[in-house]
Parts: sequence; structure tokens; C-alpha cells
Amino acid sequence: MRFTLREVEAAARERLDPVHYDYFAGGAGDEVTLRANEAAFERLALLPHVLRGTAKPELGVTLLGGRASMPVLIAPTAFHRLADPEGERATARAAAAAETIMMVSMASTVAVGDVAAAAPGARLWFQLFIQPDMAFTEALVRRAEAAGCGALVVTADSPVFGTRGRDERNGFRDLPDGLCCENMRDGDRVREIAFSPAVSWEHLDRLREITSLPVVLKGVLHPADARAALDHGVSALFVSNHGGRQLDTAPAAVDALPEIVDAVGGAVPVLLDGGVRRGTDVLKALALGADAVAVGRPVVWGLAADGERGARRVLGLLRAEVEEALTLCGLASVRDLEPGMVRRPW
Ligand SMILES: Cc1cc2nc3c(=O)[nH]c(=O)nc-3n(C[C@H](O)[C@H](O)[C@H](O)COP(=O)(O)O)c2cc1C
Ligand SMILES: CCCCC(=O)C(=O)O
Repeated sequence: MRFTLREVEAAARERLDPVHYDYFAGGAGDEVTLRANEAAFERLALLPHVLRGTAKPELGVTLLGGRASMPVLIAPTAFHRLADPEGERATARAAAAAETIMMVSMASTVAVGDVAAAAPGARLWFQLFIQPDMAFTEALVRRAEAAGCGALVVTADSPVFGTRGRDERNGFRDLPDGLCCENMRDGDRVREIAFSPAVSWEHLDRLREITSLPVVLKGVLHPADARAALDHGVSALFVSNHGGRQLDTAPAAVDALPEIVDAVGGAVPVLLDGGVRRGTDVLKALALGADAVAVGRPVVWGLAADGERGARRVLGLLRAEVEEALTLCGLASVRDLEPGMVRRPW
């Protein structure tokens, strides 16, 4: 039995090809941001209340009209079939069992329609890197709609693909034979995902014209961009530095959160990912104004350690930790978290 996310990661590391472990674990540049994401949570202290006379706390949240049984969602990560033969199908079944939302990566190794078919009842959102070829972007949107996805998560932090030293040294460039980005099929070929600095707010406007799905903008760190995003009609903001895999030395996600929350002023929900490894991390992010958080690597470690069961275990551990931490903080609901409960100890 594995009792912490760290133990799940250790088990995953033993089972994975070291090159694939490095792909999942690694970050860009000197991995400053990668380390900062977790370190920033550790530096924050939680200030509990006592003698509140509460019952079992309420963990559920409603986001973009859908309910999640806890404020922990699954961040979009690529290539799940490198971790488990069932790949994204297994992840989606774990999400359905946990009654939480899974963001399916555009770079999934199972097509989004097949992910949905494998996990009835799963709540899926589709992550999109806007392709400069808007006709193909539209084709991707139609696939996500047909699969029943409830939102588009548009990743804005990747005008180029970040340089990850571990992958360079390992020579990791392509998926093994038999695996590909299934969503990128176009007739009898599989397209490469384009990462383009030409993508702009105009593309986002055009995207909103071709679909009625709500748009979650992922990878926002600058408060001015959060305000611009509201002007462009996004339905939610997602504070993220891509798990430290894009711009190295970007701020830790939880450190960037308060300014974004302030800029958004409650107009739309705010999500966060990057470095969430404990239930107490979830409480800290929610206290600082996030409506929910997401986890990327931990779910991949669960999959690699033990397939669907491992992914379920990760979500179950986080749920139990959130519940215990809320109780120890004297709170009846995740909604009762407020900024006064988080302190920087010095
Ligand atoms: C292996 C891996 C693959 C990822 N693939 C994607 C992706 O396809 N699309 C995307 O928007 N973000 C992707 N991300 C970023 C995650 O959505 C998320 O922002 C990040 O993993 C959160 O940090 P955490 O791993 O510390 O939880 C990926 C991250 C990892 C680690
Ligand atoms: C090529 C797929 C993109 C995956 C990604 O976003 C990442 O590895 O961080």
C-alpha cells in the first residue's frame, strides 16, 4: 500500500523506462520553476481555527455548470500510454470513479472520443493548443464536442515547446512505434502539433465564434493578461506555469495566484496547477482564492505504478488529505477557506 503521493512517484519511477520517467518528471532550463512550485507551497503555513463544532466537511465544487466531488481536477498531460497500456482510458475511468473532471490532452495517445467511450459518466474537458491552421483547430473542436467534453482548455503558455534538458540529453523526441497523438489524425496522416508564437487573442476570438463550449485559458501568470482574458470572454482562468516545463524562472503557481485572483475580482472561476502534492496544498490554494486545483504528474505516477487503480489511489489520497486538513482547520466546507488562514511564517 502506498500512503503518500511521494511513494506513488517512487513506485512509478521503478516501473517506467528512465527516459520516459525523465520526460514526465522534468522541467525546462535549470528546473527552477519546477522546484519552486512545490517549495512555494511548503513555505506557506495554514492557520487553523478551533472549537468550531463542525461535521464531516463538504468537498464538492461546481465549475462551469458541472460538479466535481472535490476541488482537485486532473490537469492535461500527454502520452498516458507511455505509463500504462490503457493510457487515457484508465485515467478517465479513475476520474469517473472519483467524480472529478479530467482534462484530456490534445496530445493524448487515445483519441478523445475513445476516452469518452471507455469511461461512461466521466466529466471531460478538452485541452487545446490553438493550431495556426484554424480549419484543423475547428476539426479538433468538433471532435471534443462530439466526445461530450464540457469545456475547452486553451493552453496559452506554449508559443514554442520549452527546452527540457533531460529530454535533450536522453534523445527523447518521438513516441515509440505504435503510439501517436491520436487526436491529430487527419485523413491517412498524423499531424505534428504546431507550437506557434503567431497565436494571438484574435485566434481566441475566432475560437469562441466557432464553438459555444466555455473556454478555460490555461497558463496565465500576468494579471494584465487575466484582465485581457476577461475582455475576450473566457469562462475561467487557469493559473499555471505548465509544471515548470515552459518558461523557466516563471513564478511558482501559488505565488502568482493572489494577483490573478485580485485582477479577476470574482468575475470567473480561477483554477491553479503546479506542485500540488498534499491536501494541505489544496487548502492553501483555495484559501488564496482558487476555486479548484489540478494535478498533472501525480496522476501519471499513479497510472505508471498501478494503472487505473493507481490513478484512483492518487485521487483517493488527495481526497482523504483534503478532508482531514479541512477538519483540522475547523471548516465545514471548502467554501469557508479565506486568505487570513494562510501565513508566510517569517
Ligand atoms: C508529462 C507532462 C505532460 C504535459 N502535457 C501537457 C499538455 O499536453 N497540455 C497542457 O496544456 N499541459 C500539459 N502539461 C502541463 C500540465 O497540464 C500541468 O500544467 C502541470 O503538470 C502541473 O504541474 P504538476 O505536474 O506539478 O501537477 C504536461 C505536464 C507534464 C508533466
Ligand atoms: C507534444 C505534446 C505536448 C506535451 C506538453 O505540453 C508537455 O510535455 O509539457
